[in-house]
Amino acid sequence: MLLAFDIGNTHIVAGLLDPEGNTLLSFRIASNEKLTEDELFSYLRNITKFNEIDLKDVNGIIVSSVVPGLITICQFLGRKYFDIDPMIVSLNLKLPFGFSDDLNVTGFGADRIIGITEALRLYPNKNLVIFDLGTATTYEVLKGNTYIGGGILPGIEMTINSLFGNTAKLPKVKFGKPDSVLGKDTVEQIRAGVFYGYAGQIKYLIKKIKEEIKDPYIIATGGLGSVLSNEIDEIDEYSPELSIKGLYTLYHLNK
Ligand SMILES: Nc1ncnc2c1ncn2[C@@H]1O[C@H](COP(=O)(O)OP(=O)(O)O)[C@@H](O)[C@H]1O
Ligand SMILES: CC(C)(COP(=O)(O)O)[C@@H](O)C(=O)NCCC(=O)O
Ligand SMILES: [K+]
Repeated sequence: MLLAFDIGNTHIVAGLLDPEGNTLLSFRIASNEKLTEDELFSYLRNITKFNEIDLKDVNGIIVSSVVPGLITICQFLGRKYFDIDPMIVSLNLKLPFGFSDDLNVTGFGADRIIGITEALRLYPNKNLVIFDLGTATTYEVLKGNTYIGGGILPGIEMTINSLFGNTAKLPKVKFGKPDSVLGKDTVEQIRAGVFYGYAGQIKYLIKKIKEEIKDPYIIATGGLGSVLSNEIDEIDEYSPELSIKGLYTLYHLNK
C-alpha cells in the first residue's frame, strides 16, 4: 500500500492507494508548518483505524510538496514510523514528459509535476491544459508530452481574503455560485463579483491558450475546482483525485 502526500499551501491531502492504484482512503489536514511528524502520524493512525486500514501494509511513501518545511516532517514520519525513506517529487525524478527548450523550469512546483503526470497517463494522445485551483491557481499547457508553458494567478479564496483584508467594511464571504450576477446586497455583490469574475478570468485564459494549441483537452483539479468547472463549459473534466493518482503513477515510474 502506498502512502502519498500532496502538500499545498492550504491543505495536506494524504492518500492510501492499493497496488492497483485504487484510493483506499484520502483525507485533508491544514498545512501548518508547525506540524510535527508525531502529530501527522496521530492523524494518520486515527483516520486509518477508523476506516479499518492497517498501516503495517504501507510499503512505500511519496511526497509532493510546495511547502519546503513539510517535506522534512514527512521524511521524519517515514523514517520514525515506517522505516521508509519517502520518495520526494522533484524534477530530478524520471518524468513522463519533457519541457520545451525555451523554458526555465527552476523551482517548478511539485504539485504541477504530479497533475501533469496523471493527465498524461489518462490522455496520452491529446494536447492538454490542466487548471489546479487551490491556494493559487496554476495552469499547465502540454503539446503532446512536452510542457510548453503555463501560468499562476491568485487563488479564489485568496481573492476573497484580500478583498476582506484590505477593506474596512467588506465581510469575508464563502465562495459559491450566486443566484445572479446582479448582487442585491454587499455579501451577494462580493459573491457575484468573485464568482463570475473568476470564471471570466479562466474562460479568457482558455481563449488565449487555444490561440497557442489546437483542440486541447481541459482538465480542472484542486479543492476549489468543482463549482467553477460546472460554470465553465470549456472545461472538459473535473478530476479531484488527479494529484493523488499522479503521485501513484510517478512513484511506480521511479520505484
Ligand atoms: N473537502 C474539503 N474540505 C475543506 N476544504 C475543501 C474541501 N474540498 C475543497 N476544499 C477547498 O479547497 C481549498 C484548498 O484547495 P487545495 O487544492 O487543497 O489547496 P492547496 O493545494 O493550495 O493547499 C480550501 O480552501 C477549501 O475551500
Ligand atoms: C503556484 C503554487 C504556489 C501553487 O501551489 P498551491 O496552490 O497548491 O498551494 C505552487 O505550484 C508553487 O509553489 N510553485 C512554484 C513556482 C513554479 O511552479 O514556477
Ligand atoms: K494544489
